[in-house]
Amino acid sequence: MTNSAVTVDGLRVRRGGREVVRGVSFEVTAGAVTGLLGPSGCGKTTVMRSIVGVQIVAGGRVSVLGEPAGSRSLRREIGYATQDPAVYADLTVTEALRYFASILRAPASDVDRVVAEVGLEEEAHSLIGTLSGGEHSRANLAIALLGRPRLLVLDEPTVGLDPVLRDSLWGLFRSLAAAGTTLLVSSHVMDEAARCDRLLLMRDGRLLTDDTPAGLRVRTGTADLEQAFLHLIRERQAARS
Ligand SMILES: Nc1ncnc2c1ncn2[C@@H]1O[C@H](COP(=O)(O)OP(=O)(O)OP(=O)(O)O)[C@@H](O)[C@H]1O
Repeated sequence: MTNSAVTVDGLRVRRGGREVVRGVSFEVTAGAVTGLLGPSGCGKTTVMRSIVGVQIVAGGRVSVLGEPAGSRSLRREIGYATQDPAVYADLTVTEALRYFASILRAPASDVDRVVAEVGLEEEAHSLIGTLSGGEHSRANLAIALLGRPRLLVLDEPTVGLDPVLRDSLWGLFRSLAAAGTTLLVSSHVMDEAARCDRLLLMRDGRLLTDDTPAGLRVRTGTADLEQAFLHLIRERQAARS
C-alpha cells in the first residue's frame, strides 16, 4: 500500500511536432508538498496538464487518486491554477469566485475562506481587470482552492509576488498539506525548492532527480539547491559523454 496521490509512469508527450516529455516516471506523495522544478521550457506545465487530464499524451500512464488522469470523478478532486490566469476581467474577485463556486458546487462560504487564504480581502470587490499581476495570480489561486480539492496542481503560483506574499503563500501551502491536501507546485526559483517535502527536478523533458531537499544536498555534497541542480546536470552530461 503506497501513499501516492499521483503516479506517473513512462509519460511521453509530443507538442509542436517534437517530444517535450520523454519518458518521465514519478510518484507524488499524498499530503505532502512536491516541487516540480526546472528551467523554462523543460516540460513542467506539460507534466501538470497530463496529471490534470487536459493533455493528449503519446505514451505512458498517469493515475490520480487511484483513477486514470482525466476521469470524470476527478473533476472536483483537483484544483488547478494555470500560469496564465483564466479569470474574467469584467467580474469582481467575489463575483468570479461565486461563479466558479456554483459550477464546482462548492459551498457559498468557501468564497470568503479562499479570499482570506490568498490575502485578497481588500481587493474582494475590485474588478479582476484592474488587479496587479500578483493579485491576478492570487485570484487564480483562490479559484483552485474552492471546494477544498484533495490535490492542488499549482503552476508557478508565486510568480510576480513580493517576498512577503511568497512567504505567506508558502505558509498556506504548508498548512493545506498539514490538513491532508496533496500539492504539486512548479517553480523555476530554486529558493522555493527548500520549502518542499520532495523535489522533482526536470530538464529537457526528462526527470533528473526525485529526492528530498536534504537527500539532494547530501547526494550532491552542496548545501545550495541551485548548485545541487547544476551538479546533477553536469553528472548527467558526463554520463552521456
Ligand atoms: N501549445 C504548444 N504548442 C507547441 N509546443 C508547445 C506548446 N506548449 C508548450 N510547448 C513546448 O513544449 C515544451 C515544454 O513546455 P512547458 O510549457 O511544459 O515547459 P515549462 O517547463 O512549463 O516552461 P515554463 O517554466 O517557461 O512555463 C517547450 O519546448 C514548449 O516550447
